[in-house]
Amino acid sequence: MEVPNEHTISVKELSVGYDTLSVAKNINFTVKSGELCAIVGVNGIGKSTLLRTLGKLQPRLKGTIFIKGEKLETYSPIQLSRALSVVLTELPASKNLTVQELIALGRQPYTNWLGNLTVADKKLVQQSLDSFLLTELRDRKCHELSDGQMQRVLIARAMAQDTSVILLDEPTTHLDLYHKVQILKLLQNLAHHQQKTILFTTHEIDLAIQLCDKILILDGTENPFGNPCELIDQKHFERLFPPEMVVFDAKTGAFKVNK
Ligand SMILES: Nc1ncnc2c1ncn2[C@@H]1O[C@H](COP(=O)(O)OP(=O)(O)OP(=O)(O)O)[C@@H](O)[C@H]1O
Repeated sequence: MEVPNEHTISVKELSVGYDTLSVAKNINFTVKSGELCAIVGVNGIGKSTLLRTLGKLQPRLKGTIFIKGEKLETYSPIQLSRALSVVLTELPASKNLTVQELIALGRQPYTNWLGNLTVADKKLVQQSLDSFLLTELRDRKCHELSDGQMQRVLIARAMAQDTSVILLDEPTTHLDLYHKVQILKLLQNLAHHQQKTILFTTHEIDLAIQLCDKILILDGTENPFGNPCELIDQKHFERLFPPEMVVFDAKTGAFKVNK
């Protein structure tokens, strides 16, 4: 079997689900360093289940997951927390912390047991605050933030964790169009300029087509994967929803209501 390159997430013949319930199978893809990848598909198809499986938050049913060229199961918890960060939709229990304190928690895999931050740790926390436009909010309590601000804090914490791979479950839920685009552009910037490998689940297919390098379409059978143009050319988006309701316009790369 080909050993995938460093700094990638690579999946072969993966099946995900719960005990005896197989939710999605036949999943194959590789995302390289510096790429932003969306996981799309209809409600209940298994996007979050896949994301949690990639982050080792639940066991896989079958197949192999490579992170930076090593099998996921060979990572110890501390090694994994230095290689991969996960941003989930649930709000953290630590919402009473300030923005800066929550982001500093991203440095936990590297600090001593007292959690003391070095000069280098503090510099990374500052860079994360700056990159996600949070410097002015640094002393605000997290429970005082809007959904969009909180989402930026959670992603900034993942940036401070400084892992090669970042996984996010629906990072744009509850945001208006402007803030959806803002988050996705910040993620794109992080992937392209800091060579991160970023995968996120989303229902924002039109935006993913415009902003992502790769898309995995979970469709329950083939699960096509590729760059957006290839997937449009191969007519995979047309097959995503029943055409009597929603049609895909390949010229504009957007969905329209079938009136
Ligand atoms: N803890 C669980 N135990 C058993 N089944 C579960 C569990 N969590 C989710 N499922 C089931 O797994 C399937 C996939 O759910 P999942 O949340 O991964 O889908 P999704 O594509 O992320 O959906 P959505 O777009 O609605 O968020 C669903 O049928 C769901 O009911």
